Amino acid sequence: MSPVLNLQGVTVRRGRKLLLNNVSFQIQEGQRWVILGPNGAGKTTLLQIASGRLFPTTGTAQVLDETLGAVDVFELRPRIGLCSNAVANSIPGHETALNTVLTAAYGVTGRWREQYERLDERRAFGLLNAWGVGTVFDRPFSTLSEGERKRVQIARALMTDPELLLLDEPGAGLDLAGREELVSSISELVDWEDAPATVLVTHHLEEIPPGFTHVLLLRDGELVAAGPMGETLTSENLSETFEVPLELVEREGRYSAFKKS
Ligand SMILES: Nc1ncnc2c1ncn2[C@@H]1O[C@H](COP(=O)(O)OP(=O)(O)OP(=O)(O)O)[C@@H](O)[C@H]1O
Repeated sequence: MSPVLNLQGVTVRRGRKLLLNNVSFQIQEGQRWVILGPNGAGKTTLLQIASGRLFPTTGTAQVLDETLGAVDVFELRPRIGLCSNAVANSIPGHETALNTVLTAAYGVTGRWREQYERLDERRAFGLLNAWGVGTVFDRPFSTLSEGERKRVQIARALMTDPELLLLDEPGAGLDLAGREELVSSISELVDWEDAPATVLVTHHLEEIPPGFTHVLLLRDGELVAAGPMGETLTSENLSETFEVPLELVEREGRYSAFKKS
C-alpha cells in the first residue's frame, strides 16, 4: 500500500529563510496525524505542500501517489479536503453557508454560474447537518460565529469525500465549550472506519482529539520527532520543540503540558 503523503528531504526556501529544512516523513492510509510546533515553525507551510498548494524548493513530495511538479494540481486538489485560514479568507462574506460547502465541488469559494446537481445540494445540506450547522444554511458566511464558521469549513473540506483531510488550527478562536465540542466532533469523525487520513495542525495539546495516532513535532522548519503518539509525544520532545522545560500530562486520551517549575 503506497503512502497517502510521502515527503523526502523537503526544503522550502524563501530568500535566505528556510521555511522547511530537509523534512522527511510518511503518512499511511488510516493514520491520523497531529503537527505540533511553536509559531513560525513551518506547520502551515507543511500543510500547504500536503494540499498541493506549494511545491518544495528541493526534495520530493508525493501526495496521494502523485508527485508534486509532475501532476495537474487541479485534478489532485479535489481529492484533498483543506480547512485553513487561507481558505476561510477567500470565502466571500456574502456567500451562504450552504454555498460555502457546495462550491467545494468545483474547487471554488464563491458561487457564480456553476450548475450543481440535486445530489450535490443534498450532500452539502447533509454535511451542514452532520456538523451541527444545518440551521444556518442560508446565513451569509460573514455573519456566522467563529464556531459556526469552523464547522461550515470542515463540512466544506469533506464535500468532495476527500482521501486526505487537512485541518489547520481548527480550534483557533473558539471558546472553551466550542473547542471541546469541536474536539469531540473531530474525534467522532476520525473514529469512523472510512474516514480519510487526517492531519491536524495546532499549537495546543488540549486540541488533540482522542483517536489521533501519530504526531510530528516541528521547530524552526526542522523535524524534531515524528512517529506514533505514545512514543513520540513525550515531555522531552515537547521541551525540545517549544524550547521550554515542559511536563506532559495525559488523561483519558487527552493531553496538556505545563512548564516545569
Ligand atoms: N513568503 C515568505 N517569505 C519569507 N518568510 C516566510 C514566507 N512565508 C512564511 N514565512 C515565514 O516562514 C516561517 C514559517 O511559517 P508558517 O506559517 O509555516 O509557520 P507556522 O508554524 O504555521 O506558524 P503559526 O503557528 O504562527 O501559524 C515563519 O517564520 C514565516 O514568517
